[in-house]
Amino acid sequence: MSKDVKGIAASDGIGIAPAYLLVDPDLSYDKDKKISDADAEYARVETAFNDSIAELQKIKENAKGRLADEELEVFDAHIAILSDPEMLGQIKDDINNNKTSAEAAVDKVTTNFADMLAAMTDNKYMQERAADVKDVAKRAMSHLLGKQLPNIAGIDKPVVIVAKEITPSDTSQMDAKFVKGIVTDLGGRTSHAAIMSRTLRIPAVVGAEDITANAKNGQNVIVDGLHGDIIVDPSDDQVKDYQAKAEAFEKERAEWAKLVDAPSVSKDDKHFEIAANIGTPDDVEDAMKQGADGVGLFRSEFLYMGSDHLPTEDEQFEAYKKAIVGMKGKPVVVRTLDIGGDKPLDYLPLPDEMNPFLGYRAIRICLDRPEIFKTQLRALIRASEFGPLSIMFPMIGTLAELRAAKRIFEECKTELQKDHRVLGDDVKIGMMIEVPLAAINADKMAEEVDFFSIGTNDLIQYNFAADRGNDAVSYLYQPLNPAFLGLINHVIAAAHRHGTKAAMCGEMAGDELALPLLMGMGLDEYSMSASSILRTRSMMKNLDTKDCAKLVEKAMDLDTNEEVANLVKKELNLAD
Ligand SMILES: C=C(OP(=O)(O)O)C(=O)O
Ligand SMILES: [Mg+2]
Repeated sequence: MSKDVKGIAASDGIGIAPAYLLVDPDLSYDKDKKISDADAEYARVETAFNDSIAELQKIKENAKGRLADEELEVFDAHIAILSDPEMLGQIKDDINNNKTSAEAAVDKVTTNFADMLAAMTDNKYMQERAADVKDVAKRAMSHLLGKQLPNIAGIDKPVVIVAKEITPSDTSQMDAKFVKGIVTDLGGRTSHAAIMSRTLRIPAVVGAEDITANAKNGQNVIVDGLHGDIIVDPSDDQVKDYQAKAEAFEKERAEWAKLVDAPSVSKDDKHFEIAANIGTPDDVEDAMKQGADGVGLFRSEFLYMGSDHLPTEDEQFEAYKKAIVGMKGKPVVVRTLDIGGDKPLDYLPLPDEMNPFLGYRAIRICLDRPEIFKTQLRALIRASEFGPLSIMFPMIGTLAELRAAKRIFEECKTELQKDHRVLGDDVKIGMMIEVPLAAINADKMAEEVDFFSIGTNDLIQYNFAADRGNDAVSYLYQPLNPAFLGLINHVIAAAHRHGTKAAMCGEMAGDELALPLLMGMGLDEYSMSASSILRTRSMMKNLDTKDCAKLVEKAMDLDTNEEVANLVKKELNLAD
């Protein structure tokens, strides 16, 4: 019997494939069992260890080309632990002397090893190896118990990933060729897992509450990332129906693809810019393929999250240069480090906080730790030699913060000029509008920057006081709420009163129901996941800005998000 589950549509497209549960299996065993044949029992350990080594070698082979060398080295470290004679000797002794089962001996000896390493507080490197030993023990135990551990990097057949939640490191190991869909218990449309699945163009439904309890490994799953629907164990008719829908969607995509070199213009010939949000310089290739007019948001924190140390000035310089050169003269906006909240850095411990989203994050860290900020700004200013670059500060709330950030930028520029470095002569400075106070104060803010970029993911989270990653409050993600539209309209109008460009790089910029309203308000630039660019350009050319402006007036007179959504759907002739 098929089972329908509703979640939040997070990444366009339809995927159909067997479920791959990213959930650890039950590795419990009978602790009291005594064995009689110690040699046979130790042979089980040897087989389990050898199978684990073979599995790790296969995973490493599959991950080559997708993971960095240092990430691949982790597999070698795990193989080395599995071949450690000291550890194997202790396991053998335990089985021989105490007649314990292979499971109990492996559990006991590996736990002792891990505890010993974890106790080496004066040697951080050895301490960190404790986690490796635990990981290896889990793999060996799974082989002893005949259970399979999930392993994203080893996937080599079409699957739909079913998980509680997906971390950015999970997505970095995924091969989009095989992952046909992602469904998760947790998360909202603007959680970073959702954003990453759009970047990888994998259909996704998040916030599907108990999907991990509803799907079994290998069961067929349909993921409809357009409507937020999941069907577990569908009937043949349902599979046929969705295969047809998937084909229709692909046809539509092929139509949009014809606009790859077209300008982003409205029906009445008003020009706009549709740009891409990227996380690494490698994403530039896809942005160009999707016809982006530029990069409107380079989330530079992903550079930091993908490294095991604070990236040096030269490492960052190379990354920014690569992005700028790759965009071939089209503008690139790099946002300075935005860590904290749901984006931690292992090697930069941040204080435990009751409310991390309201705490020590983004520009607040950069102003407090100018040495980190300056390294990034110097790299950026140096990279500006290679093409049009804009620098944008995240999470600015007050004029004092903005001025402090700009002062540090000027200091870096002066220092580099003194060193006679070749620099670009026109680096533009902008700020994100994602803190409510900055939006309210947009007139004064606009006087001090070249552009705004409205970060609706956080601006909605902070205005509605609703955690963006918590599906229990995801009903408060209301970009079309008339009160919120009023705030957006105010920010855009304030920018234009001061000759400042108004951009948007939150998910609302790629929302098809928001598009006519934002065009009606005169938003200049729409920055979104590369996968949404061509659909947006195609819609844009059928919209007249004068009609859009009238639509904004009508929307502002309404009371709820839903009423506005219905109004826009009617205007666009979209079905409910
Ligand atoms: C674009 C935004 O930034 P991020 O999603 O990276 O927080 C935003 O808050 O809208
Ligand atoms: Mg943000």
